[in-house]
Amino acid sequence: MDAVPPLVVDVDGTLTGPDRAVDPRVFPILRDWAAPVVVATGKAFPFPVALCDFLGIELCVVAENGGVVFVGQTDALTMAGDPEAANAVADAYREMGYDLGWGPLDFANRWRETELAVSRDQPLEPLQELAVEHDLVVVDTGFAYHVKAPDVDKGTGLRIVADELDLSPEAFLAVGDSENDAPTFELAGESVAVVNADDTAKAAADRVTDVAYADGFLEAIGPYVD
Ligand SMILES: O=C(O)COP(=O)(O)O
Ligand SMILES: [Mg+2]
Repeated sequence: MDAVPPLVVDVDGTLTGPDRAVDPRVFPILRDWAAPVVVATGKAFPFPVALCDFLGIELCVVAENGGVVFVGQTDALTMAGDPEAANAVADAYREMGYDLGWGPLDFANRWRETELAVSRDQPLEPLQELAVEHDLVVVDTGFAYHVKAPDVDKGTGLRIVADELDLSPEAFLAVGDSENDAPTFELAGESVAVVNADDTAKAAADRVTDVAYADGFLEAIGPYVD
């Protein structure tokens, strides 16, 4: 078995099936991983925190595409991005008669602190125009449109985590499925896109798995488990 590297892993589309349900086969893998595990997601902070918490692993998360980073090993919490601009985009989008698309309770944005998530069934073009007006960008994860600061991403998050853990970003194995994972793929020493990944992620990765979703994750980490 190869030496186990620190792992930076995406959630939706990588640890899940297409239905966004986490595949239970990944639980023992993450729990027993013999090096630090960073859960890096576009979701708001409480989601990866809960995942780590219920798994019983150290809370080490990059949330909101790098907007919120927490390293439990050193208790470091870092916020980045432009929440005022993201809120202004949300207000303007609604004023134009559109909706964020998550219903009245909006659990996608309820705990979001640094960026905005819009359902992919809502119109993209006006959202993109508003993002440009507010010096933000739109990233499509395949699960949501994220309106975010251009200089904050999972890669800036990984740099913060690596720094806190006294590791080099190149020491990491990165696994993911979409354009929001490309920045970690560029930094990590080994990067793997699951086969359901979008073209940006596939192009940025060192290799692409044969199989999809959580099966792809299990294939990616195969060399490091018994
Ligand atoms: O929340 C999303 O849109 C995608 O989340 P992910 O980065 O875990 O795939
Ligand atoms: Mg994903």
